[in-house]
Amino acid sequence: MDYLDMDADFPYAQNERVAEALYQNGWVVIDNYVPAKFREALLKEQQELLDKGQFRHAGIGKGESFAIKPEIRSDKVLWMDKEQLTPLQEVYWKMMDDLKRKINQRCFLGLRSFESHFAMYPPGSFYLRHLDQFQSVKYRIVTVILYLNEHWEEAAGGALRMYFNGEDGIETFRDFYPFGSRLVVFLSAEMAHEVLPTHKERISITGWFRDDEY
Ligand SMILES: O=C(O)CCC(=O)C(=O)O
Ligand SMILES: [Fe+2]
Repeated sequence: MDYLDMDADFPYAQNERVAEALYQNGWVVIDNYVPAKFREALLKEQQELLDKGQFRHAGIGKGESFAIKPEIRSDKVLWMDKEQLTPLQEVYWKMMDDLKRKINQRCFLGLRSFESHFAMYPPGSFYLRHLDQFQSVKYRIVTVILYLNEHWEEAAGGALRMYFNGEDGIETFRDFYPFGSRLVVFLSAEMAHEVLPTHKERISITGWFRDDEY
């Protein structure tokens, strides 16, 4: 796997900065987080799994409150199995493990485990405004999203809209487009966000650092 030939520090070297920004602001966006070759390999793997029909309609909530509600969220997902990661997923998992350690060192959030799924938003799909931490079970502490599309034009929509509370009580928002290799990290209980309707297939990996073992 030649993406492993990249600078051995990459992207581990960035993780301390990511943790610092999360500590300061509760969120951070990093462009070019992973090398292009690694992003391409992940995209290819996801495309193959999609072609095999392994993605399912995503739901909302957990346990008894779990429901598939396409009027709220219309993406399709495939959960990674931490016991059966592919070699590529293994590399991603290791990166996230390092990030978890750096976040714990800086932010004292007591992160213990990681869960993650591939996501595909078909044209016309979206995810309405929400928080990632479930109301019933609160183990999701930090959200991490890595975008995989090769190209993204703003005209294709599909931005991640993040909402901020201004000091004057007035809410503002910022839109971030899903440019390939861009990483977004934020506090799952605090950052309200939504995925605006996309006009083309939008591909990503979403993960959550949890404060429990599963
Ligand atoms: O893909 C994104 O930009 C956000 C996805 C999201 O909000 C979620 O899966 O909870
Ligand atoms: Fe979310």
